[in-house]
Amino acid sequence: MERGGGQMAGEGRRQQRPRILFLDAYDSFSNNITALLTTLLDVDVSVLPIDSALLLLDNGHDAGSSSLFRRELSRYAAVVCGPGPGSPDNDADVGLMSRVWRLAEADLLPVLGICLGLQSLVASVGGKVRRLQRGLHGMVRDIVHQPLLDREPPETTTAADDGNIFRGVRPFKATLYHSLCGDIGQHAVPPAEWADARWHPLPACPDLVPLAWVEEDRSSCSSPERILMAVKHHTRPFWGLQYHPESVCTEKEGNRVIVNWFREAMQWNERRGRIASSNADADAMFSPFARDATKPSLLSQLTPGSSAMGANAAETRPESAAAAAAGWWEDMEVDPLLRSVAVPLPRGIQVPDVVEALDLEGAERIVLDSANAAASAAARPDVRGRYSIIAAGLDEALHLEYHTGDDFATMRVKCVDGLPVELSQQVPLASYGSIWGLVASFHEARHVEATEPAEVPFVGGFMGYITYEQGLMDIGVPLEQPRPHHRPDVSLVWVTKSLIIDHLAGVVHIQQLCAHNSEADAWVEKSAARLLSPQHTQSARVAHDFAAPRKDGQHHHHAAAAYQPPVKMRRPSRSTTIQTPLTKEYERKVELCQDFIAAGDSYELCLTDKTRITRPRSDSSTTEHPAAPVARKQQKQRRRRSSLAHVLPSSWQLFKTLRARQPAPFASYLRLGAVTLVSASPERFLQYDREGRCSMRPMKGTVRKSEAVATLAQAERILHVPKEEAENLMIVDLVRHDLHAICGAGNVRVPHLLKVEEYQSVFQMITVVEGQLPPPSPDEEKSSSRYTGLDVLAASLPPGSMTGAPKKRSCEILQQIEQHHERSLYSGVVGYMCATGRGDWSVTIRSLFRWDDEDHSPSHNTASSPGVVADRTGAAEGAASEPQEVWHIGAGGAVTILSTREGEREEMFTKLAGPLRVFADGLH
Ligand SMILES: C=C(O[C@@H]1C=C(C(=O)O)C=C[C@H]1O)C(=O)O
Ligand SMILES: NC(=O)CC[C@H](N)C(=O)O
Repeated sequence: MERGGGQMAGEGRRQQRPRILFLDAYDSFSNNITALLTTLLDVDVSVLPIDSALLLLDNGHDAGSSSLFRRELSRYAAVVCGPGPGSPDNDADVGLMSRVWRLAEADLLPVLGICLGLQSLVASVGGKVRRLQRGLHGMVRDIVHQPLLDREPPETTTAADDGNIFRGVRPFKATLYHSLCGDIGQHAVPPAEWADARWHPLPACPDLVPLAWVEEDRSSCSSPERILMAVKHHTRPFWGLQYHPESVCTEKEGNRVIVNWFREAMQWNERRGRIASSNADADAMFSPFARDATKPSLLSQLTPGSSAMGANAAETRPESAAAAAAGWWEDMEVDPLLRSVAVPLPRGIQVPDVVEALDLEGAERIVLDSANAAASAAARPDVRGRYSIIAAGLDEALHLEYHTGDDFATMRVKCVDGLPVELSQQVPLASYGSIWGLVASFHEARHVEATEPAEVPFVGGFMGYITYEQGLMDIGVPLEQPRPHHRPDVSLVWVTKSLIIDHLAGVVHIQQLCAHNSEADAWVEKSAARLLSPQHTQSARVAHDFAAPRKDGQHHHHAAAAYQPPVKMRRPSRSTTIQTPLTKEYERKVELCQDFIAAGDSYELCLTDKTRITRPRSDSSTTEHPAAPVARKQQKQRRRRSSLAHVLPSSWQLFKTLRARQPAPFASYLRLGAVTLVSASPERFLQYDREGRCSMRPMKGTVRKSEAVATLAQAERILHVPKEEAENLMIVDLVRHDLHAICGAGNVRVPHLLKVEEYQSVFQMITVVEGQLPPPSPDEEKSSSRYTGLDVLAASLPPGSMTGAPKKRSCEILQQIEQHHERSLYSGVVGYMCATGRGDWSVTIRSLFRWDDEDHSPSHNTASSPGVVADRTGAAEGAASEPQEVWHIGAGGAVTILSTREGEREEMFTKLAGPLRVFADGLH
């Protein structure tokens, strides 16, 4: 595969592979199309956004033939106009596409329009683009094309058959993603004439020859809707396909249409004597406007103009970067040694027990918890996590924080050798390209060659979270300014002391990455001893019993899952205020989503809403950890003073309750900087291993467990229906696109499609999409410009399962509907990237979080707000002066054209119920 601007000349007049220009309308399937073209046609593909700077530069009157664009097009053998949100009736939605159809005769070249591309072609020749009776997104249909052609030898075909790219293609099914369709007057044809008339130009649009149709039965009409699926231009070398040839569910037979198209395109060029300049002249391959179909690696962007970057990035970084970045943190933890011991996991001990037994000091805590690993025999192995990871020594660890949009990141350390210091430095990002360039370069300089057994997923490295808003900025969706805070959107800690609990093997690995020049502080041995000491394991066990689910937990679980406002849940505590989304308002938002979908602006929107819980502050303080000895003393003192705080569970207790009630493979507890997160996420976002294998597990399609849906077989019957499968399929194709951006053509596959899995309170449909990072090219081998899992992470945020498709436009629409409320940690990711190159990130859902800076005194409460379940009268009586803390829970679901208001509302409340219930049931 060719990468990084294409192979270079120097080989004289060597013929290049043909090059296709892909006009990208910001769809979430674009990279799947460029990958399909690349693998199928043996071509190179360059990508030009429809709103390229070319548009601004070329504002001549006859825009279609203005010189820069003509010159750009002259480089390519052919053009593909891609799919995208919106409509050809809106200039900005199609941009450069509409100019292609208007090219002067002398500048013509072969073009294939796909979906929006086809619609743009139809509009350009006088056809109409109108709404379908109902949009078809992720729907798989038979593509009906002219039946006799495959039996006719080419020499007997008529002139009208010229350029029929369906010739010789057997019937096949293809995926549709559209709300709009081309109208060339097909509904004016009387049924009796339709069978023959459908293959000829219709009076309303004489320039187009229809090549394929879908006839969709509509309950509201007696006759089916005739949906144009493919066309060719009568005289010009233009073709269009309405279906998506690149979808994972489009049958392979459909590939022959693309092959046929390209053959026709090349024949057309030949007849015309047209030679694409990139084909003859290597210089012409370098367009100032178009880019490669894959993104350059983060590491390669650190060194513009230089390809040699040694293993130690700090040494070989170019002057400017080194100068800008020079700081005390540069040498920290470089070139580490790994020390590690393994001890058996004491029987009956759970992850929180281990955390408590260690008596970790400091205010911060990170626990990535495969909470369903040990417990449930009911959990099937495929949804059972194997490892839990506990970070230690966070006080002394290096923190990297970034508030999205800033041109600097902050490195800070709170403690050195047990003494509090406030070391902090702002690192300008200009020479790193972005925050991800800095993270990649930092990580690369601390790379650890993997010598440990494969059973250890993490030996040390970054752990932390990334917000949804960081993801938005990464895809070019601006946030409403000014933001009301300066919280970190990326918060990563370089963890050097950690424990890995291998639940399968029953082993705890206690490990430390030691700087070469520093003395080991015997932390590993001390921790091992502590863990094995009977005293600690005993007390841990007692602590655990305290938090264990009640015997009747199961029963209550169901009751809570069925909970929907305005039915009141068991009163949480008189001092706790819960403000859930309003039923009617949420349903109105569902309808708003569907309006956007019907207009062609989105195919699926993951709508979410927020629940706000206000209660007296429960964690001992904002800076001390509840488990730390000092903090405990403070807490006792405070309790003496306080009337209510002692009945409220701390965030750590909330976590223990949630993990017991809703054991999930990606549970986590984070107390990092000013944020606290308690999560029971069931969804993996992205995992990558040291060999560059990446795996994503988008989840879409949720059904609540109930008496009626209690078994996997029952859930499968409910989830294997067109609506749910379509919902999942859309995200699968989107995730393939995200992976293709880094892994490149031919390196992405879907080993498991639409699989139903069982969790504690819900069934979920998931798909596994895998990608392989491209191996370093020979000249990259020695340098540090290779791809890593971080490239995929940075290119794939925010998680597609939380946005809908196409991602960018959907996020813009959601911002509007969700009234620019920040989702914050919810819809972001939590996870780690090990110094050996491995990583695992989960989607932050089914979780609660709070920010210290939202603590306030009760007078600031919004007592009269709608949706308040437990009102504040109690609080006013008992705790008028208690400082309050604010928790947030996000919940939602994917809205499609087939969604019902009630269904979506119920799904949102189902997902909300679990995390919300800890405030009621977590009381001890
Ligand atoms: C939006 C949430 O979940 C997401 C939406 C899902 C769906 O629409 O079926 C399933 C899993 C998540 O990707 C949530 O939990 O709040
Ligand atoms: N996938 C697409 O290109 C969709 C085109 C257009 N926005 C529609 O919804 O019909």
